[in-house]
Amino acid sequence: MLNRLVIVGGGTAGWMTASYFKAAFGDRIDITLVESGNVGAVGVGEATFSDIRHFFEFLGLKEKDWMPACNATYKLAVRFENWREKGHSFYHPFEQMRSVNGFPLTDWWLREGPTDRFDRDCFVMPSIIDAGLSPRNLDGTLIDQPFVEGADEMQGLTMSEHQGKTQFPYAYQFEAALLAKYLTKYSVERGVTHITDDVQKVNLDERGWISGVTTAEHGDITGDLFVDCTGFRALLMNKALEVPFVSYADTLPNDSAVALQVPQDMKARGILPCTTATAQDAGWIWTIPLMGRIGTGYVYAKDYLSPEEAERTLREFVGPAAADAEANHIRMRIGRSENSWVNNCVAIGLSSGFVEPLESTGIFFIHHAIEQLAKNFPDDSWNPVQRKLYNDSIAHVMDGVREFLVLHYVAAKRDDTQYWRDAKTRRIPDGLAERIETWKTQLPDTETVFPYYHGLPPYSYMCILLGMGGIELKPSPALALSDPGLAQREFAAIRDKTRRLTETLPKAYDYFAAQH
Ligand SMILES: Cc1cc2nc3c(=O)[nH]c(=O)nc-3n(C[C@H](O)[C@H](O)[C@H](O)COP(=O)(O)OP(=O)(O)OC[C@H]3O[C@@H](n4cnc5c(N)ncnc54)[C@H](O)[C@@H]3O)c2cc1C
Ligand SMILES: N[C@H](Cc1c[nH]c2cc(Cl)ccc12)C(=O)O
Repeated sequence: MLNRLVIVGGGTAGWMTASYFKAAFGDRIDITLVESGNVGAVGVGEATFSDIRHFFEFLGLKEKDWMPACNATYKLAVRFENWREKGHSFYHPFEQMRSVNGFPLTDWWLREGPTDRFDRDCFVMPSIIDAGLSPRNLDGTLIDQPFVEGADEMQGLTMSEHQGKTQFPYAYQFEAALLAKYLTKYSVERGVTHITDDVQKVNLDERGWISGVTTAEHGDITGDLFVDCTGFRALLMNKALEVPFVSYADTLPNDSAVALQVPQDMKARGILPCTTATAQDAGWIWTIPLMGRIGTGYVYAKDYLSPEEAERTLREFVGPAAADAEANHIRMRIGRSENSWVNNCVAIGLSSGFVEPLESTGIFFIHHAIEQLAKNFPDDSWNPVQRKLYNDSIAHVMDGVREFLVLHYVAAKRDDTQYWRDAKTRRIPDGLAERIETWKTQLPDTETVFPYYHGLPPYSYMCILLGMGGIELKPSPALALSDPGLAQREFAAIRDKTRRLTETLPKAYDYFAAQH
C-alpha cells in the first residue's frame, strides 16, 4: 500500500501539507518532514483568502485555538490606495455582490449610483473597515451576512465546490512563522516524524522516480510519494527532476520585495481590518496589521528600481517606527512549474509557483494544491489520469490568478511614471484582451471571466475594474428601460445596515484583545 509521504521543507507549505494529511488519513499514513536548520523559510505570507477557514476546520481547529498563537487579525478586504490616482482608494471586500432584477448592483451603480464610491454604495464592508471594526461582536456572533456559518450542507466541500454558494465575510492576517510553529506541534503530536537536517542529494531510480533523499546527518530517507516544499529552490521538482519552469515575467514584471516587521502599539494605533496595497512609483507597498506589529513590504520590479531605493522608500513610508527594523530583501521567482506533479514527486508552495502577493494568493495556492492532492491521492497503480487532473487544476488556478493580477495593472488609471505607462503596453495573457473588450459592454460574470476555477469570483473582477478607473465601463442598455426603484431601495438598505452595524460592532482591536 502506498502510504509513506516524505515532505522536504518546513515553511508554511510543508507544515500545512503535513498537518492536513495527518488530519485526513490519521495513522494510515506515515509522514516524515525534513527541514533544513540552515536555510530559512520565506516567512512573509501573512494575508489569506477567506477560504483558509476550511483548512482550519478540516484540522478541527477553532479561531480561539490558533489565532492568539499566531498574533492573527481579521482581513475584511484588500484596500487599494493610489492606483487610480494619488489620494484615491477603494476596497475589494469579502462580501457577496447583490443583484437587482438579474443585474449586479454595480451595474445599477454605473447607471445611477448614489455617490462616486461604488464600494461604499454597493457593499457594507468598506464602511465597517473605515471605522476599524470587527465583523464579530464581543460574544463571538458574526454580522448577519447572506451566509450561514457552519451550515451542514456546506461541510466537507472543497474550495471550488464552495465558490458562488457563499461568501464568508473575512479572511485572516497572521505571522507565518508562528503558524508554521503551531502546525509543527499539531503534526508532531499526531505522529509526523520531524527531522531537522539538510537534504544534500535527491536520489533517482532507473525510471527517473525519486527513491529517497540523502541528508547530512540522518542518512537516506525513503518513501513512496515525495512532496517538494523547498520554496523557490524547488530542490526536487526543478533541480533533481529538471521539470521546466514557465515564467510569468513577460506579463508580471515585479520580481523583488523588501519586507519589514515593525513593532507597534496596536491599541494606540487601532486596527484597520484589511490588507492595504499602496501603489508606488515602481510597484506597491503592503501594510498588514497584526496583534503587536505591522507587516509591510515594497514589491517592485528591479528593472525600474534598485533594492536600496526600494528600502529607502519603504522606510520613509513607514516613518520613525521602522528605524530599528531589519530589512529582508527577497528575489521572487514569478511563474509556475510546467507540471507540479511528476512521477512520484509533487511540488507544493513556492516550489510549484508564485505570483506577486497583491491579492494574497500564496497560501491559497498551497491550500488548493493540498485539497487536490487529497482528492487525487494515488495508489500503487500510479494512475496517470490522477496526475493529469492534478496538474491541470494547479495550472488553471495559477494562470487564472495571473490573469486577474495583470488586470490590476492594465486597469489602473495611474500613468505618472514609466513603470505605470509600460503596464498599459506590456504583453497580456492570451484571452484577456478579448475579455476586457467584453467587460466594457457587460460587467464580468461567470460566463466571461477566466473559464476555469481559480479562486476568484466574477464580483472580484468588477471591483478591480470599477476601482482602478482606467477602463471605461458602461451600464447595461436594458437598465435604461428598467424601473430603478428596487435598486434604489437596495442602496438604501445597504446604507441602513451600514449605519446599524457601525453603531454596534466593537473595535477590531478590542475584539482581539478580549480573545487574547
Ligand atoms: C514578498 C512575499 C510576500 C508574500 N505575501 C504573502 C501573503 O500575504 N499571503 C500569502 O498567502 N502568501 C504570501 N506569500 C507567499 C508565501 O510566503 C508562501 O506561499 C509561503 O510562505 C510558502 O512558502 P514555502 O513553504 O513554499 O517556502 P519557504 O517558506 O521558502 O520554505 C522552504 C522550506 O524548505 C526548506 N529547505 C530548503 N532547502 C532545503 C534543503 N536542502 N533541505 C531541507 N530543507 C530545505 C527550508 O528550510 C524551509 O523550511 C508571499 C511571498 C513573498 C515572497
Ligand atoms: N475564494 C474567495 C475569493 C474571494 C472572494 N472575495 C475576495 C476578496 C478578496 Cl480581497 C480576496 C479573495 C476573495 C474567498 O476567499 O472568499
